[in-house]
Amino acid sequence: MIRIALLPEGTVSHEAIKYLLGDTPCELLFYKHIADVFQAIDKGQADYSVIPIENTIDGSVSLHMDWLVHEVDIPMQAEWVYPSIQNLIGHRSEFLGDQDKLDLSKVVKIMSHPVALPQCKEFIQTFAPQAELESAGSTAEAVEIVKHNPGKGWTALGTKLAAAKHGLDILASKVTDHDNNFTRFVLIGHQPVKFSRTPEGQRTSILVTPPQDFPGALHQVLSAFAWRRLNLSRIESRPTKKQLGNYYFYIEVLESLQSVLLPAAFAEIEALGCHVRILGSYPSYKYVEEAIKPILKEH
Ligand SMILES: O=C(O)C(=O)C[C@]1(C(=O)O)C=C[C@@H](O)C=C1
Repeated sequence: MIRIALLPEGTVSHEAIKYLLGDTPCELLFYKHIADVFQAIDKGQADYSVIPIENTIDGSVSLHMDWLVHEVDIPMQAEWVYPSIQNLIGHRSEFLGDQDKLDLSKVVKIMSHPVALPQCKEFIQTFAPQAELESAGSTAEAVEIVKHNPGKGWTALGTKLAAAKHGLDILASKVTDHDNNFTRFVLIGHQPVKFSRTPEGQRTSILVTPPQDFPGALHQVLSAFAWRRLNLSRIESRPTKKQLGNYYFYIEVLESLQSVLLPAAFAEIEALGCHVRILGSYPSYKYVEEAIKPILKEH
């Protein structure tokens, strides 16, 4: 049975992998910190790790992208998106006002993952502007901390799954500012893996590092894809961390490495003096709204 490392039970990552797996049997291994999720494969504890890499509202999860690039050398084997549905969670009895109505002005603190807090900015500003905001290692860790600190007016932004696991109340449901709040996940591991879901297509992720002082570098790199009519779904520049002002480009191409066109484009980019590192060529799984309903209903 495959072993998959991920953030704690009740996180969005947990819901997301359940969605991708469908009925594929596997052993889920939960880790408190994303660093441990990344390292589980190298330590021989897991075969795959679930990594959130991008959010509709907050953009790239830079910390995770940097880990993928600088700390580990494990290819991406699958990609999929899953909605991040956050809820305000706490001990309901602490927030009751007149006639036992919920009074969110009593909220002292709101804890969550640093990517989840900005997803609910408008909700917080409207209903609990007085609340202190605090980051946690995951949405589920925030819920657990709230559980262990009753009577302080603390709340967390997290999933219904986490609220149910820790026996806490949903004070307000679906509090993300936009309904189309999705997170893009990748599954990293050393072997390709197949799921019963139908892949939407194939993607290849690369890192291109241009040589120093290369005028028009990005333009020339992009033209290698453009004239071959290769579609790009993402491009981002990140510091190489070696010298101020030095960047590499993270590029996602909507094409498999097996195609004739892609290796030719990479050869052209390398001929320019750029270094090309392949991060993975993998199936991208379609988001099917109907398929998440049973997962959300479980709790
Ligand atoms: O904390 C969680 O629930 C996670 O799965 C992590 C994570 C992230 O790192 O982006 C995933 C999706 C949510 O939008 C917020 C946090």
